[in-house]
Amino acid sequence: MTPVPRSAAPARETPDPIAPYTVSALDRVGRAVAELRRGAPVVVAGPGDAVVCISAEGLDDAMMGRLSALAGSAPALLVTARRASVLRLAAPGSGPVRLILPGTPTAERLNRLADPESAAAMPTPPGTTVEPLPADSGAGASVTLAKLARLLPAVLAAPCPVPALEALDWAHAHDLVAIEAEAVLDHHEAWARALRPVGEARVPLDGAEETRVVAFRPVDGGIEHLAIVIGRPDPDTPVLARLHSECFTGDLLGSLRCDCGEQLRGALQAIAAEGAGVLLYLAQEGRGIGLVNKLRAYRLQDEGLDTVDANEQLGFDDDERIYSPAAEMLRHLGFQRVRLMTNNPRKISALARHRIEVTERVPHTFPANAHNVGYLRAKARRSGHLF
Ligand SMILES: Nc1nc2c(ncn2[C@@H]2O[C@H](COP(=O)(O)OP(=O)(O)OP(=O)(O)O)[C@@H](O)[C@H]2O)c(=O)[nH]1
Ligand SMILES: [Zn+2]
Repeated sequence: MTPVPRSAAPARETPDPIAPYTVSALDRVGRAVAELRRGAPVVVAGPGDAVVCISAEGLDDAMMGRLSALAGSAPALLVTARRASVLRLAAPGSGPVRLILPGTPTAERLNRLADPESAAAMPTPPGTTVEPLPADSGAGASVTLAKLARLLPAVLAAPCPVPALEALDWAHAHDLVAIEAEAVLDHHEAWARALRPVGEARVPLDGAEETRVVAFRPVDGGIEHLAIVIGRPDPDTPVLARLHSECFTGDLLGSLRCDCGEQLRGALQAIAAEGAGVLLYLAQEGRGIGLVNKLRAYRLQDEGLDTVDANEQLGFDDDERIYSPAAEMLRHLGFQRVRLMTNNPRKISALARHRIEVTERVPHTFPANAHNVGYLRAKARRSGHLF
């Protein structure tokens, strides 16, 4: 089981037809994500520690009992420092932390600490402390794995009952999926490097008949990103481009809570009016926290939090998106320079970091409505959007 080297590109090599089937680190992260999502234990091994963990979502006493029996010790709740701060436990930054509670906490108590929808009903027990965890430790990376799984960033974890170096063998002997912390931390970037076009078709749009859609799939079979190319953009001049993050509620249902639907259709219209350009439809729903967590964030916003505080209450950063897949797709399509339709300065700096030059920012605003006016104001005030 060799971890993917940080500089490897692409992650999967041409298979040797007579070599036995090997599972790459990328594939193993995919397996670990699937296990965590179905409530199964996963082993995450760092250089000096290894934990066996389950998602804290829907935790009950039976799950907790099974984990204790498997690991041979009492598990602890691992969350992000953001979540710990919300619980009024001083923790710097936004990285992973272990909560140390007095006595023997019940599954219900832990679940309420992990899940903001119930935290208010049961305050943090006095005497609770936090221990920051290195992001690249087994324990720390297990919280990142929960984020990759688009679950709440909270796991119940116990140390593996063997030294870290033997953890992968221990997992194998117990029929558990195991993953190295390094592979979890590298996952986003390895994923972007390993994107490849897998399907393409002409899709005439109303108002933009010369349109094609190109689908890009990560090699682990993860969710596809789409490029919508209108006309024939000239790769030698900066192409009019929009990076659009998926928004099921806004794009498909026409939700008035955000501006996504108008931004999506508006961008396609603007590109069509100019004759050529590209819209990347990026599978990073809810600023990268996933649809289910976005719905949870909406509920918190209905109780008075703004869009940034709601994310943080759930334990996430205000924006969990990465743009290396977008840069990779642009390069694949032959575009190195873009005129970017956005109000979000982070998109511009992220593309520059990934060697795509943004020659111009094209403002992309639409009139507010009664339901999204607070959201748009929060984006300007808290996240630096330029309106
Ligand atoms: N977590 C969270 N995500 C939201 C909320 N409202 C909308 N979103 C998501 O925010 C993202 C908005 O994407 P974009 O419009 O591409 O990005 P942006 O940061 O607004 O930047 P520009 O539109 O380019 O200025 C989508 O993934 C939506 O699903 C919210 O209240 N909470
Ligand atoms: Zn939206």
